[in-house]
Amino acid sequence: MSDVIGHQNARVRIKDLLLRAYIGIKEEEINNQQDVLINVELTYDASGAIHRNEIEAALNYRTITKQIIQHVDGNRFALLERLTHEVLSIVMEHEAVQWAQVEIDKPHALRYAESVSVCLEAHR
Ligand SMILES: Nc1nc2c(c(=O)[nH]1)N=C([C@H](O)[C@H](O)COP(=O)(O)OP(=O)(O)OP(=O)(O)O)CN2
Repeated sequence: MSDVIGHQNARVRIKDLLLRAYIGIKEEEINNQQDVLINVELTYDASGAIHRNEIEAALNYRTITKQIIQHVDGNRFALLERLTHEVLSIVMEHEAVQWAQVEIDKPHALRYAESVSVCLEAHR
């Protein structure tokens, strides 16, 4: 197979990671978990992963997902901005990540809206 000429930056998307979280400022939210829907998008140089075809050469998206799950499970958050920032920080702790965007939805948090979300991004 011939090599395709071009950059080998990969765009990884973790889509609709549905977790239960203590998130919010109302008493009902402080006392009860609710759904949060997490979307992560990141880029990294995947040339090593492409050439070696081994997980050791890749940015392991399973590892990142498990870290996010553990963090959300083990903590309480008031604002959606703070939760989004902390998830983005977990992603950016991986040195290989060049750029990342995290969007977190609180479905049905607002009485008259389907959902509300906060989106943050970071780059090196
Ligand atoms: N910038 C932010 N604003 C708000 C956040 C937040 O995290 N960041 N969080 C909340 C509440 O926790 C919740 O998400 C919304 O509650 P509330 O304002 O009560 O929304 P309702 O539609 O249920 O309001 P009603 O007056 O009861 O209809 C708020 N803001």
